[in-house]
Amino acid sequence: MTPDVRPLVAGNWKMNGTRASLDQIKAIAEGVQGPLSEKVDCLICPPATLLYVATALCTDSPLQIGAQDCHQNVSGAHTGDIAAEMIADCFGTHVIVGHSERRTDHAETDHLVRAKAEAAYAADLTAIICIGETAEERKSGQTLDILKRQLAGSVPDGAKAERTVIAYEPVWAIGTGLTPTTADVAEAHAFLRTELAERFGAEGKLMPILYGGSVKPSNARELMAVENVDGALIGGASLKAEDFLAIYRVYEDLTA
Ligand SMILES: O=C[C@H](O)COP(=O)(O)O
Repeated sequence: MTPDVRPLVAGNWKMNGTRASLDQIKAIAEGVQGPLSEKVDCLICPPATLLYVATALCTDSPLQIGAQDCHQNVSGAHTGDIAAEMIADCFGTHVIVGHSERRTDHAETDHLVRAKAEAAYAADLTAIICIGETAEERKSGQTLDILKRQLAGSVPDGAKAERTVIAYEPVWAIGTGLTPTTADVAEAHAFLRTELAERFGAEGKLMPILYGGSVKPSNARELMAVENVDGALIGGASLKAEDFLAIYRVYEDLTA
């Protein structure tokens, strides 16, 4: 954890979930109620088809709802895309940009990710900006260079801590059950914190840096206890309320 940074436990449902899955959102919305929600933020990013109905389920809950991507433009002829303003219009609060699956499947560049983050800010959304190295890049010792380049390219100038979350997701750890050692996580997060502080000053010291990649109830405590890890971006384990809430609750100890 980082002093003065409020942790965020976020779930990314990716291309999973139909109306039947709304029961899980309801259960999470109920499960996060209580004193812990005064110290730790909690977010689920379902597919866009569930965004509006999901926010309606959370009106009496601290659970926030976000989207998984947005277009960089405000509106226009972009079949199949959604604008940041549309997410805000559904009462969404966050949008993930630059996830490695978007970078790979849709050839998204740092430049485009930065434009999407700017679109998020313009709609008063918080941008969760994802970065991370591939297995080859780690093996060849390039991890920190890649993180430096992606961070510099993807985070807009003038980014504010209030509206910016960084998610460090080693690509090789996503959905594989593999995780970096806590020493490797500590190294990456400390590096990112230094880079953010150098570029953004006080704001950079306050931007939450999440870890993502095979976070589960069984490893969450160890990973979330690492210095400069301010929460998690969780894929598979966010689909089941029970698992997601078990990860959220590791903060009962960590914030005690
Ligand atoms: O956005 C979430 C990450 O890609 C992590 O996914 P995972 O928890 O299934 O490994």
